[in-house]
Order: sequence, then C-alpha cells, then structure tokens
Amino acid sequence: MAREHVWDLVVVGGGTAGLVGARTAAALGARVLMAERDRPGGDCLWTGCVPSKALLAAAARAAEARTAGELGVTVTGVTVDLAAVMRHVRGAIAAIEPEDSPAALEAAGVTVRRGTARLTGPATLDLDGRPVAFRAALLATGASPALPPVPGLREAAPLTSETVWDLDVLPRRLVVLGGGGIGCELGQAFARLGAAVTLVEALPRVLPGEDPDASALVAAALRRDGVDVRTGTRVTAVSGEPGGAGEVTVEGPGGAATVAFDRLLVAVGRRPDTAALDPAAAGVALDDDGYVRVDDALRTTNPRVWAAGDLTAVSRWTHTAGVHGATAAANAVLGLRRTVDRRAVPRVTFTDPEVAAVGAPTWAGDGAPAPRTVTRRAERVDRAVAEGRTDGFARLALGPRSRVEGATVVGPRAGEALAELTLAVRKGLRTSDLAGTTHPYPTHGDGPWNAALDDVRSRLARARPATAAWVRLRRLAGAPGGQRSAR
Ligand SMILES: Cc1cc2nc3c(=O)[nH]c(=O)nc-3n(C[C@H](O)[C@H](O)[C@H](O)COP(=O)(O)OP(=O)(O)OC[C@H]3O[C@@H](n4cnc5c(N)ncnc54)[C@H](O)[C@@H]3O)c2cc1C
Ligand SMILES: NC(=O)c1ccc[n+]([C@@H]2O[C@H](COP(=O)([O-])OP(=O)(O)OC[C@H]3O[C@@H](n4cnc5c(N)ncnc54)[C@H](O)[C@@H]3O)[C@@H](O)[C@H]2O)c1
Repeated sequence: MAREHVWDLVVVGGGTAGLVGARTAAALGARVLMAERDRPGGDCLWTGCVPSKALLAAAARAAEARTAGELGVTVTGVTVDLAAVMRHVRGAIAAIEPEDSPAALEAAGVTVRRGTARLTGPATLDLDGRPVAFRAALLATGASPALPPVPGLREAAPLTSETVWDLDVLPRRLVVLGGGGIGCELGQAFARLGAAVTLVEALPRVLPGEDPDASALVAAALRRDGVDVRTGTRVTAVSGEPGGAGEVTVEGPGGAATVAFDRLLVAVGRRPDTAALDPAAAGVALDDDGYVRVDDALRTTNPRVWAAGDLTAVSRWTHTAGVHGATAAANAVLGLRRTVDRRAVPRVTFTDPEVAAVGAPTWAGDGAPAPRTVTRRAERVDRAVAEGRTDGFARLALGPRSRVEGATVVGPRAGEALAELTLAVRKGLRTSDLAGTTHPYPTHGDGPWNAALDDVRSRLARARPATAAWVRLRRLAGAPGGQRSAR
C-alpha cells in the first residue's frame, strides 16, 4: 500500500470535537490530517445549536410582540414569514461558518481532506479509497437523530433536527415526538411562529433529566404558547404521506387517540455515528448503546486511538465536545493522561424560560436521597419582578459546610448565571464565597446569589444567640458602635 507518510494525528470528523482537537494538536506542533465526509462545522453549526438558537430568537421576538400588552405596550398585526425567518437562520450560519472552514483550518496548520473514513487496522484507515497511516487518531464522528421503532414512522419520512431547517413554509399542524432539549426548544419556537404544535413525551414530564420544578415551568410556558403538551404518552403508529401530512396514534393517560399533522418532527435522542467507521477493525470497542468506550483520558480500547464528542457517552453538548476534543488531542500527541471533569458540566435548555443546570441534581430522583437545597423564587428577584418574568427560580444543592455541589436556574438568561455556579461546583466553593462576592444589581444573576445569601443568613440566624450576647456585652462595656475610624 502506497503511503504518503504517517500522520502524528488523524482526526476523523470535523464537528466541534474534531475541529478543536485538530487545531489543538496543530498548535502543539503535530502534523494533523482532518478527514470530514461533508463540510467542517458539524452538527452545532449546520443543524444544531446555531440554527436552533437563531430560530428561537425569531420566535422570541414574535412572542414578545404578542405579549407586550402585559407591560402596557400593544403591538398589533404580528405576522411571521417563515422563509424570512429561515433566511435569518442561514445568515447566522453563514456568518459563523468561516471560523470552521477548510481555509481557516489550513491556516491553523491542519490538512483537511473531504472523504468518509473507515478504520482498517490498529494504525491505518481508508479515506475514500486512499490509505492513511497514523501514529494516533481522534475519532469524532458525532451522532445522528434516532428513529424509534414505531410502525409506519420510517415510511412517513419525518423531519428531524437534520432536515427541519429546509422548511420554508410554516406547517399548520406540527406534531413533535420527544420532550427533551430538541422537542421543547423547537416545539416552543414553531408554536411561537404560529404552528399548532402537539408535543408527545413518553415519560411523565418534559425535560425528564432536569429538576421536576423546571419541567413544570417549561410545560406551563409551552402551554401558554399554545403547545398541546402530552406527557406519559406513547406513539403507537404513524400513517401518512412520506414527508407530508398524516396522523399519529397515541396512547396516554386519557387512553388512545389520533392526532393529525401536516409535518411530523422526531426528537427522541441521538445515536452515535459509527456505521461507516468500522471501529472493530482497529480494536476500538463500543459499549452496549453503541458509543465508543473511552477511559477518563478519552482513550479507547486501542491505545493509539482517542475519541471525543457525541460519539462517546460522556459528551452531549458542544462545550463538552470542544473541551474533550482538546484534551484528547493533547493526550494523543504529547503522551499525556489529562482526564476530563465529569462533575462540573453545565447544560442549558434554551426554552423560554431557560433551564440551566450544573453538577449534582437539585432534586431527589431514581431512589437517590433528596439533597439539601436552598431555593430563591423569581418572585423575590427584583429584576424578574421589574420585567414581569417571575416564572423561575434558582436552587442550589448543598453538601457538607454548604459547599455548592449542584444548581438549577430557571428564568430569562438563566444560562448566563451558570458560569459562576460551574466554577463554584468545580472549585468546591461555599455559599459564603458566593454571598460575599459583590454582584451587580439588578441582574438575573441575583437569583443564585440571593439563594446563597439565604443559606448564609439561615446559618447566621442559628448563631444569633451568640452574636446577640456579644452585642450586649459590647453595649455594657460602652464600646463604640462602629469600627475604628480611619484616622
Ligand atoms: C437541534 C440541536 C440543538 C442543539 N443545541 C445545542 C446547544 O444549544 N448547546 C450545546 O452545547 N449543544 C447543542 N446541541 C448538541 C451539539 O450540537 C452536539 O453535542 C455537538 O455538535 C457534537 O459535536 P461532535 O463534534 O461530537 O459531532 P458532530 O458535530 O456531529 O460532528 C461529527 C462530524 O463527523 C463527520 N463524520 C461522521 N462520520 C464520518 C466518517 N466516517 N468520516 C469522516 N467524517 C465523518 C460528520 O459529517 C460531522 O461533520 C444541539 C444539537 C441539536 C441536534
Ligand atoms: N440546549 C442544548 O444544549 C441542546 C438542545 C437540543 C439538543 N441538545 C442535545 O441534542 C441531543 C438530542 O436531543 P433530544 O431532545 O433529541 O434528546 P433527549 O434525549 O434530550 O430527549 C429525548 C426525549 O424523547 C423522549 N422519548 C424517547 N422515545 C420516545 C418516544 N418513542 N415517544 C415519545 N418520546 C420519546 C425521551 O423520554 C426524552 O425526553 C441531546 O444529547 C441534547 O443534549 C442540546
């Protein structure tokens, strides 16, 4: 086999994990080849975070215009042109794309080749018929939307997060399967843009991986936006024209029913993308769910091969894909064993209200004992009151000595409050550390800060007899009330 040379690192997949991994290795001086079957940027840029946040922004404008009357400003005649909304979505992608382009990668020292990679041995792969040899490889092929085995579903050719961006006409009736991150974000967006949305979630609540109080607030918000939220409901059959109108048969708490749709969107999770990769050929083992098995340093069962991003069971977001890609690449080319943090991992669902969480659960679940928590409701956060947005809360899960072990924040811009809480969890900070840090007033970040203050105050209240005795003693001794003056 004619080989050009042995690459220090071959990166398979040009999504966030691959992009960050390739750039990191090139910056460290490695000779890096990136193989991407389509176009660099991956799910986040083309079909995930960027288009969904752009769509949500348009939907939020429509919702704000319609509800501005609550604050005394009446907006009439709100109309939505989905083709124009999608132009905004594509514009956002186009503005960000140059960062991830082959030209930008080549400028950073990464050689980019278009092609589908297939592992052929412990240190070799095939790239559309061309053999490639590597000292180390980083697998970063991501994941694809899952389709549950419901009779008629595959034949109905439903929309997924990969195809929904091609819509230019708003479906009048949209059924969304799945009430996780994608189902709630896109369900709310399309409802706000004017579609009659039915959201079907198999489990008893939407966002089942979040604090139940967060799920309740998001379900209420979806209903306010007109979404017919059906939880504890399974789809048992789908019929209709491929890619067009039809109906789903559902079974829920109220028994069996049918729901008609003009378009059906499936968002019931994602499956790791290993089909074309042939991991077994390189001795790379998969777990029972098909994810590439990695240790804490992101090394696979082949010591020359690392993996990062949605392809592994330890990453579900762009931010983890990026951090893991960088860590794996540095480990691969420098021979390090840096491990990834699985504790202080933040996540945000960009519904309105947003749901932001990090670290240990703030609720009791699946037999786990209830953590000690402190909660500040948005009704007692001045900025939330001033904006008429009191559908939220900040809740901290506290460990020994009031260390912040986890947090859930629900409300407008909740995600922005999360950086501080992520640092708190990572560094084992206490509520007194947060409370003792001056926060600008009035911000939505006051929610978590006030929760921390509430905890500190409640502990101070327990010390009141001692502090009161000390104040009394000072009074009796005639001590001055304030501190010593500066002069
Ligand atoms: C609708 C939606 C909204 C989302 N919103 C957010 C959000 O707001 N915040 C957030 O953090 N996360 C969000 N995510 C998740 C986020 O997009 C993913 O976690 C992230 O993009 C995963 O990156 P990755 O590099 O692991 O994989 P991907 O981005 O999927 O990249 C994999 C790449 O590998 C290529 N590839 C696959 N197989 C081969 C092969 N054999 N040879 C060569 N190339 C191959 C693919 O073409 C692709 O470019 C969202 C996802 C969706 C679907
Ligand atoms: N803001 C964000 O960070 C963001 C937004 C969207 C997606 N994502 C990522 O994208 C990935 C996929 O998102 P997702 O929403 O598809 O998956 P998910 O796993 O978050 O949610 C899927 C939901 O579908 C439900 N479900 C499963 N089978 C069902 C069925 N047959 N009928 C009805 N409901 C069913 C599940 O109970 C779950 O609530 C996730 O890893 C997520 O982290 C992230």
